[in-house]
Amino acid sequence: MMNYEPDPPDTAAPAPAVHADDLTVTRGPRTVLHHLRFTVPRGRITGLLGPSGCGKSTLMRAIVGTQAKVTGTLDVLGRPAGHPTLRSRIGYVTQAPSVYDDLTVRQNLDYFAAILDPGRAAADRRHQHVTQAIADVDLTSHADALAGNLSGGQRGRVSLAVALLGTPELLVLDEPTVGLDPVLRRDLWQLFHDLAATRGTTLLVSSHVMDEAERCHRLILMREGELLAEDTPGALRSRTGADTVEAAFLSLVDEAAGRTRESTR
Ligand SMILES: Nc1ncnc2c1ncn2[C@@H]1O[C@H](COP(=O)(O)OP(=O)(O)OP(=O)(O)O)[C@@H](O)[C@H]1O
Repeated sequence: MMNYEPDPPDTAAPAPAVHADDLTVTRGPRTVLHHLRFTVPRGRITGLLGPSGCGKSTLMRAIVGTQAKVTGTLDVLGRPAGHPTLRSRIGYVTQAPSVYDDLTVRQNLDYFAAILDPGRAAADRRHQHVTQAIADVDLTSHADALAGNLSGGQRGRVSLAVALLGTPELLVLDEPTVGLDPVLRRDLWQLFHDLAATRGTTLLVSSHVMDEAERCHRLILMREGELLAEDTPGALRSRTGADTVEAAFLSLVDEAAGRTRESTR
């Protein structure tokens, strides 16, 4: 498997893309994120990993500003999360593809491009951006197909293309590789790395598949609304003496359980 470590030297590190401190979120009667503290560095791919229900989507919603009942500090691209000026700087792809089934791939992209960059004077630029976004997600040969006739994975890629339209500085992707075959998964991860390397895009990518962890520059590991660890895959492996990030995760879970037992004795 590809290994993208180590992090480059931390000289003159710019302000992180995301900075959270004491971040807590309640949903209904429950606290689902507990006092999280972490940073997401710019221009890198940060994987947000943890079991189903641990709070990954809730954290992503908080970062993009669509989650209610968020307390603590949460700064995104130098502004408080949810600030109106962040809207055009963040691309967000939810787990459910948000595309119009009765429009073709290109028509879907044209529609969102017209919202982002309206007016006749921008028509040529829009056309160029739409063509580029369709190519980025490898759907050029399906550009004139109705979205409703595409596979689930292809529809997900249309959503991703929409998110790429505004050349966002931060791309927040909620489980983008679910249901994709290994070739498409590999190609999508290659696209993520290209975006980070050539456009300086910051990516925050959630997954509950631990083998995707090795493809990230950095990881945030979560469990039951708490942060287990935040580091590079290699550092997590060496810290726990584990061969894989999955084994490192399990070791950190045992460690945290041991601490809880100690404190309740
Ligand atoms: N609308 C809601 N009201 C109350 N609780 C909710 C709501 N949506 C989610 N939750 C709870 O919040 C917790 C975190 O859910 P979240 O969807 O963020 O987890 P996740 O890690 O993204 O899960 P998955 O990997 O399955 O998508 C879960 O315990 C869930 O039951």
